Amino acid sequence: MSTNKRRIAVLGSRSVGKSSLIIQYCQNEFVESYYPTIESTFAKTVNFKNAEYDCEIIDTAGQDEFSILNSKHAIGIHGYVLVYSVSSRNSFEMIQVVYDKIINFCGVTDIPCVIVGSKVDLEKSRQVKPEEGQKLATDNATAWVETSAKSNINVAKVFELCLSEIEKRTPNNQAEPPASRCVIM
Ligand SMILES: Nc1nc2c(ncn2[C@@H]2O[C@H](COP(=O)(O)OP(=O)(O)OP(=O)(O)O)[C@@H](O)[C@H]2O)c(=O)[nH]1
Repeated sequence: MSTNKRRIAVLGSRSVGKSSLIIQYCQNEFVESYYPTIESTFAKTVNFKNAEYDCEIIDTAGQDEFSILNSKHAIGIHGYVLVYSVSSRNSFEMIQVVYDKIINFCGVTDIPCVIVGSKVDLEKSRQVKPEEGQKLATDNATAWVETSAKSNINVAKVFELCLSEIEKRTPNNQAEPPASRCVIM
């Protein structure tokens, strides 16, 4: 069985639960306290659809509308996980902003991407309906799922969907992500 390397970047507003999602996935634990991320990378080997994937998952600092996309989060990345919290309308609105920044930076019209509505255990403070998340994903031709890192709901699903979105667009196990079509002159 051959091993394929897949680099996945996780982006979204501050405090939506990006680190918690990755830590629950890679280390099977949930930490209640909040430590803002600067940047860290996690590794996990995943068996998915009869293939083995060496995943490198990049946890990024929270973005806002004024953040400039770090080129490290666009070059050499195979797939994206864009996270909002279902209890924050603001974080949901940031998804399209971040998605457009990636598309523009990479000079493409389509990227392998999963949009994730996190913290579904906070149902009482929900501000974003599932239908809205689903529609945003359909409009941008991405996958979508709601999760809870705290209650361990759909956490592995996020990364399986991401691998699946990558595979859909990767002809015959081509190992390298498509090069950016942006030329600096
Ligand atoms: N109730 C609930 N709280 C969560 C969940 N996931 C994360 N949190 C909490 O939300 C806060 C922020 O979580 P982080 O994982 O640090 O968020 P982040 O998106 O990595 O934050 P930045 O690094 O600032 O971008 C922490 O207090 C977590 O315990 C969840 O699924 N449910």
